Amino acid sequence: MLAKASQRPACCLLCLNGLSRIRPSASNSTTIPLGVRAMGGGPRTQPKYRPARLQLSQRVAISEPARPAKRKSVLYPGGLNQWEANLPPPRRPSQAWTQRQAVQAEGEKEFKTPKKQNKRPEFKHLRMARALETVPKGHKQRVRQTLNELGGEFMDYPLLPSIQDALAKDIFADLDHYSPTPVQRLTIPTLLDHEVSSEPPKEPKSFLMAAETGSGKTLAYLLPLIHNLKKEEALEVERKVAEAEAAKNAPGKSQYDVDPSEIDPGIPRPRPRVVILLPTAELVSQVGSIVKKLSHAVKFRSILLSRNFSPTVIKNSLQANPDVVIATPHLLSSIAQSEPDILGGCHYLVADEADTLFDRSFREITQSILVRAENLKQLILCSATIPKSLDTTLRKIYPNLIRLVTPNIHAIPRRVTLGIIDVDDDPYKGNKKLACADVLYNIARDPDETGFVKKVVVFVNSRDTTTPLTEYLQSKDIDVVEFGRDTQSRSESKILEYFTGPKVEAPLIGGSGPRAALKRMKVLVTTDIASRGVDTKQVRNVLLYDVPFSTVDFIHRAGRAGRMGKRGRAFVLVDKQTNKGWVRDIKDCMHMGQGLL
Ligand SMILES: Nc1ncnc2c1ncn2[C@@H]1O[C@H](COP(=O)(O)OP(=O)(O)OP(=O)(O)O)[C@@H](O)[C@H]1O
Repeated sequence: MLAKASQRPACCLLCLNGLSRIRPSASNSTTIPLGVRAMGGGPRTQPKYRPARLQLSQRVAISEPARPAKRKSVLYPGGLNQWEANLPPPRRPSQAWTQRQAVQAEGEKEFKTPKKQNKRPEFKHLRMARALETVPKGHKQRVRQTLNELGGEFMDYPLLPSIQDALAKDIFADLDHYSPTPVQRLTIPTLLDHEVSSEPPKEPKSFLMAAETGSGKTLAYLLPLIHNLKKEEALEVERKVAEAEAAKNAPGKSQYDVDPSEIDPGIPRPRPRVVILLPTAELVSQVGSIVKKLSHAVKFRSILLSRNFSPTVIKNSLQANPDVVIATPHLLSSIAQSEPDILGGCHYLVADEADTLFDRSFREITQSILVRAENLKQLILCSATIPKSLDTTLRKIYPNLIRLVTPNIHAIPRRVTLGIIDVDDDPYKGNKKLACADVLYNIARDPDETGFVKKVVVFVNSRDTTTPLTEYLQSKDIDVVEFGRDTQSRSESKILEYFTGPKVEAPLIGGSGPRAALKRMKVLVTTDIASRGVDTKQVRNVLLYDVPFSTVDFIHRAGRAGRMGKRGRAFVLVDKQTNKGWVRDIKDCMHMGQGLL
């Protein structure tokens, strides 16, 4: 098996090229095992057989047992799901703990634990959908202090005796005791404070009066306005009499030269002096009724201009030379186009529900009226909310605006409780109408308001919903009426008066079952039209069938209950499309007595 190295055949490229001609010397010639020689090894001094190191496993022929199949995620079958916990790294010891350790190490016996900070809700959802202007804390504190210092009775204000009479005999005839509310305490002295003169100032004084819903804003602006109107009238008569006297005593003139109309207090003056703008005909009627009550004791003429009156009635009332005009902006603006003088004598102008009158749908028409009122002395903007958009607009138009804002602005009072009903839960399973009917059943069976008809207002977002919802509730034996912008006839507009009117005694019906209870309840299904300014003083329950679009709408709708210190309840139906966090934030805010954002 052994062969001489010199006799070996060409085994590689080097041998073929003759490079391996260097032959080993005879002394070096050795024999190497054939297998090793073939591996290209050169001549070895100690030829040795090396067995191959690679060894096959004993179990080479035995197949591996099958691995268990990997669990597949239901959500991500492709394996995208994360199976690792990815826990955060262990927390560092708190600062307080480190301090305590340090102090203990120093041997100190007493150590005061730092006070834990109260964790307040962050109102994350409310902040994200912020719609209202924030009133600074400093302003609120200052106003609180001022309110504490101001007089606490209407008698403390220098109002005309006839106005004080009207308050006692006509406005608060049904109350044993009455005193001004915070907004009235804040506004009445400020608006009375201005110097009454017959000459219009160079620039009118503008005020923004803002306070929570149902806090008596209407009287807060009406009382000083009527006082100023009567004061102005008296001053003018005084001036005319003095002028007539002077003319009579002038040298070379006899008393017969004086024009009698100059000393007649009833002479035609430029009218009206006071204009009150309101966004809807219903509000015109509501404010008009208070003004009429005042005019019984304080003699002045007032007229109402709205779509509820025929053109003939409006024409006749304008010819009566009114002192006070209460109107919707569209109607007044169209009258002003044919009679430009109607606003020439206006000294006091109120834009009630200013957030509506300065929103996109009304702003142009409101401003056209303001431009025509050239001799204005006071402009009063009144609102229950200050949306961000209103604040921006007012800052631009009226940089010198005097703000009379109460500290509780934007807060729904704590005496109003909010119930959240999830329509997707059992037993409704997404049936919103059924949930609405069920809430109404429960209100009817509640032992509250015994002996009186329970008045409930249901708010929907769209007027298309009112009729189907009304029909559904009627099919469930609930006494329902609907009221919307399409409600035209006079009898239908009386509907609202039922809900703004006094308490009504319940009919005497035997039995205590649900059907008898339903007969003692009256429900109004309406849109946003009945949410602003409407004084539903005797309504204790409000149901928000649709979640309002913004906190502004929420405040106005929930504000129909719990007015003027009364208790109330608001219910809101939520479903899977609702931002439930936002509604929960509102509930927390209400619970804490904080203003909404
Ligand atoms: N000082 C008072 N004492 C008792 N009741 C009052 C007082 N002032 C006003 N009211 C009554 O409170 C009710 C609500 O008043 P008003 O409609 O003026 O509220 P508001 O602040 O204008 O509400 P909204 O913001 O909804 O328009 C009215 O019925 C009114 O007669």
